[in-house]
Amino acid sequence: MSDATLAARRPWVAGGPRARAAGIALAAGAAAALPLVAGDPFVVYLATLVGIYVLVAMGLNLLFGYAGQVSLGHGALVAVGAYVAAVLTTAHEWSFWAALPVAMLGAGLVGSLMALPALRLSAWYLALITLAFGMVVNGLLVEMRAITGGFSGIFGVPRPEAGGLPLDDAGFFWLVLAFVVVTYLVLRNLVRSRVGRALISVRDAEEAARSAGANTVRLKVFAFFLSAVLAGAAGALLAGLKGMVTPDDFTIDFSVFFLLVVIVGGAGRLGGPVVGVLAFFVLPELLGALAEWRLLVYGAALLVVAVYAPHGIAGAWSRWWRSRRPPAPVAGCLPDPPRPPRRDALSLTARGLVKGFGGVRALRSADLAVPAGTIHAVVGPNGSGKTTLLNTITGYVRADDGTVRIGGRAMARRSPDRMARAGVGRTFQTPRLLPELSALDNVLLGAYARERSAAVVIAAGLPPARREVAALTAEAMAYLRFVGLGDVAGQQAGALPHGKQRLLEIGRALMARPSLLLLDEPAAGLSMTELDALGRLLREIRADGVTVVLIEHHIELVAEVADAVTVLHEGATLLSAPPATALTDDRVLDVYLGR
Ligand SMILES: Nc1ncnc2c1ncn2[C@@H]1O[C@H](COP(=O)(O)OP(=O)(O)OP(=O)(O)O)[C@@H](O)[C@H]1O
Repeated sequence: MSDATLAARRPWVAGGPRARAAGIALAAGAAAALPLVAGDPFVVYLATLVGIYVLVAMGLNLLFGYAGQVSLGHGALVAVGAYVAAVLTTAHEWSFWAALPVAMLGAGLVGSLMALPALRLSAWYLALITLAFGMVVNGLLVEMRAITGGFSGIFGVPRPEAGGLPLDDAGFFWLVLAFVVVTYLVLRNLVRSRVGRALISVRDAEEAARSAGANTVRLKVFAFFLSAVLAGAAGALLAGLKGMVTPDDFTIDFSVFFLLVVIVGGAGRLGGPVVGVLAFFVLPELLGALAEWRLLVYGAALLVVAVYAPHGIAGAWSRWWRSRRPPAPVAGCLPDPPRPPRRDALSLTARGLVKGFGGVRALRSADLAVPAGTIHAVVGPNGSGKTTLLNTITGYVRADDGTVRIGGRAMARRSPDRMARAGVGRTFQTPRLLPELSALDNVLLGAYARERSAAVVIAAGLPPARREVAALTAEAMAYLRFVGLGDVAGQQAGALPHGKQRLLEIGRALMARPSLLLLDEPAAGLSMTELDALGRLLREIRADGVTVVLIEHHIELVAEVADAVTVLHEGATLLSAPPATALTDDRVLDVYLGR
């Protein structure tokens, strides 16, 4: 389970967050004492280097571990930070402190450019593009001799000063440590917030993030930017520590090293980067002879991790730790949540929708008219275009022709996240959940577009953000109970039985407080008891002021709950009528029975 899980952070889990905070303070305190107890200055130098590498790895972990975006060019982003700082402090005689934010911003901007291919490419192509990017940057460092000093690099980079004097080894170490601790705390706040849930959703189920109103393009750019800012900070610190920069410091190996650190340490685990750097850098360094065998050690470690600990060392540790503790007692420890407020249902009208996929005409001329506050079923044989109709209405598929009006307003070419923000919720034919997160976290994702706290307020862990999360958590519990899942709030969504996963998706959709809810085959795979519960649930949702569109093969359920039925056949609307009429119509029986 990811760090963003419930048990790890809820205040009502005994010994949870307090014990962790104490652990972090203890670890930081012990690390801070290192320069005082270490006799050898090389150990302090090594520890400073570890801190700098951890910074880079923490940024890459946010990008790769949480948001699922591969980067094999992170070494180049470190290089950008290092060279910006080196040029500004030497050629332009800026102080380190003035150069540092410019280095961070410079790397951040370059990182944002790296995000552009990520908006279109799959993981493996992205890996190749970022690898090529790293090679190009390395080439530029050599070629742009007038600025970068070519092969010889730049020498005489000054250390940061405090009180007019350059920091000594211990002071530099403490500076890096402060960076690491602050970054850790900020990232911790971020990944456990709506931002973290949305990033994980980009990684595990991008459609889910969009159905909750998240702009996934912005999220990816944000992840690249923040990750690159950290790489830039690390680069500037590295230049200050070594007093020089050369292109040899930033070869492809350097980028690969960080990706391996994140994978072996535990991608998507907050502690992963620390564990990874310690395992990959310090251990071989300490075991002197092993340092020469580093590549072999890397390869072997990767193999072992891939086979025995797919979630990295930190993942294996947290799995073992959780197996020794009882599940988080969430439901019983929360106050009774308020009843979610009633909404103003929206009507839906679709006219003449046409959609082709190459030679296949999924929709030829589909019409749908759903009055506000009703349950409207869409039925039809397999391949008749029901899901395409739903995808077209919700913006996941762009119609070739036709119009959609919701609540009387035209919804031309709106993206899924904008549709979600306009009050249109949906579920998917195959549930799109965040399998590693708890059921409660999955429902909380639904509130993404409703949360008001700015990312900065969340990152700083300020009280307004915490108050908002507490209120939304209570509301999410209300929805979990509403869909009958109050007792599994703390369980991993991926471990729930199929029927419960479907109900959980409905809970997440409701959490966004939609006025129109489109459900794609919610009854598929449900037991008889679950089907009864679903029928009751749908009626209650309607009573709460939500218009429901139900794509369903389960005719008994349709007959029981629907106010009206639209029958699709070969991408066109065959008829719309009350269930008793529609389901006994000869034309409908003909298309179902293939007569
Ligand atoms: N992305 C796509 N690319 C190519 N063809 C597609 C795509 N999506 C749907 N189709 C095709 O369009 C037609 C309608 O598919 P759709 O999934 O909308 O039907 P459906 O009524 O929901 O079917 P089912 O009840 O089996 O889910 C099918 O022939 C399908 O193969």
